[in-house]
Amino acid sequence: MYLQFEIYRSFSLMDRILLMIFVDTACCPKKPKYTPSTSFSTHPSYPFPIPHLPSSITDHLGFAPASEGQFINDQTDLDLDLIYYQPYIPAAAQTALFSFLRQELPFYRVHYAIDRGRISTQITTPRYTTVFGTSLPVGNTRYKCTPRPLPFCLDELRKIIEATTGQTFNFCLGNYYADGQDSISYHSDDERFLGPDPAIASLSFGAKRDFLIKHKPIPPPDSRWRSGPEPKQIKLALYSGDMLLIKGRTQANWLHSVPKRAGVDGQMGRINVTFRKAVVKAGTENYYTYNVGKGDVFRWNEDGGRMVPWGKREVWARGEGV
Ligand SMILES: O=C(O)CCC(=O)C(=O)O
Ligand SMILES: [Fe+2]
Repeated sequence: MYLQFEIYRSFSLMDRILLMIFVDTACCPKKPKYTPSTSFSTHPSYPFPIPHLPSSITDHLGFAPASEGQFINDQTDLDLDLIYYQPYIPAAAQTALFSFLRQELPFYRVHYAIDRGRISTQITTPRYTTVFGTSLPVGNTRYKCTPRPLPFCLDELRKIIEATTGQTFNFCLGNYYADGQDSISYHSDDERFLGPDPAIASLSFGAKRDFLIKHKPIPPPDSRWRSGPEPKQIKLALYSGDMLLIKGRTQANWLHSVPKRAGVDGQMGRINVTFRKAVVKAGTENYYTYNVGKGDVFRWNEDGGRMVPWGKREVWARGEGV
C-alpha cells in the first residue's frame, strides 16, 4: 500500500489527472449529465417512452431568454429578417439539455431516392434527424405516415419559445450532427405547407457550428443589385444555447447551411431543434418521410459514445454502433 502511494506521489499533475480520467471511464458506466425524471411521455408511435424534463433543467428555463435578441434585418431591401439570441437558454441548463435531448429522443439516418427522369439517385441524409408534431390531430386516418405528438419535454420548450416570439408552432424537427462530417447543405425552408413568410425558431446545443446564409440568386434581367454590390454571405457561429428566429421574407429570399467542419468544431456532437408551423396536411407527410423514413431507430449510447440502432436492444446495450 505504502509502495503504491509512493508510486502515485512520483506522478506529475498531468499523470494524476489522466489516471483519474482512466479510472473514471474504465471502471464506471458514464453518469448522465442530468438527473433523470421518473415521469414519461408515452405514445404507440414512440419507439420508447420519453422522459419529462427534469427539474434540474426546468428550474432554469423560466429565465429564458437568457439575453436580449439581436435584430439582423439591416439589409432590409434584401428581406433578411432574423432575431439572434446569444444565448437563449440560460448557461446552467445548456449542457444538461444537450445531453438530455441526445439521450432521450429517437433519431434516424434517413435514406431516400431522388428521381430525375429515368435516373434514380440514392441519398443518405448526412446527419441524424427526428420529428414530432402534426398539422391535423394525431390519429387522423388520412395520413400515410404515423404522426406523433410532441412529447412533454419538447412541448415545454415550445411554450417558452412561443411566449418569447409571439409565434405558434405545431412541429419540432431535430438534427444531430455526430461530428464535423455531418452537415446540411444550402436550402431554404420555404415549402408551401409552411404558408407565406413562415417563422422558424432554431435552437443549438453542444458543439459550436457555423451557420451560413446567402441570398438566392436572382436571374438577370431582374438582378436587384445591379446598382450595388452583391450581398455577402453571412456567417453566424452558433453556440450551445443560442436561438435564431428566422422570419418574414428570409426563407423566400435566402438560403442557409451548416457545412462540414474539421478541427475542434468537428470533434463534438451538435443538436439542433427547430419549431415550425405546418398549415396543411402535406407538411406532415413530407416531414415524416424525410426525418423519420423507414429505417432503423437510433438512440444515443453513453458508454459507447455514439448512436446505436435501438431496434437491436442487445446491440444497443453493448454500445456497438455503426
Ligand atoms: O442545424 C441547423 O442549425 C440548421 C438546420 C436546418 O436548417 C433545418 O433543419 O432546416
Ligand atoms: Fe433549414
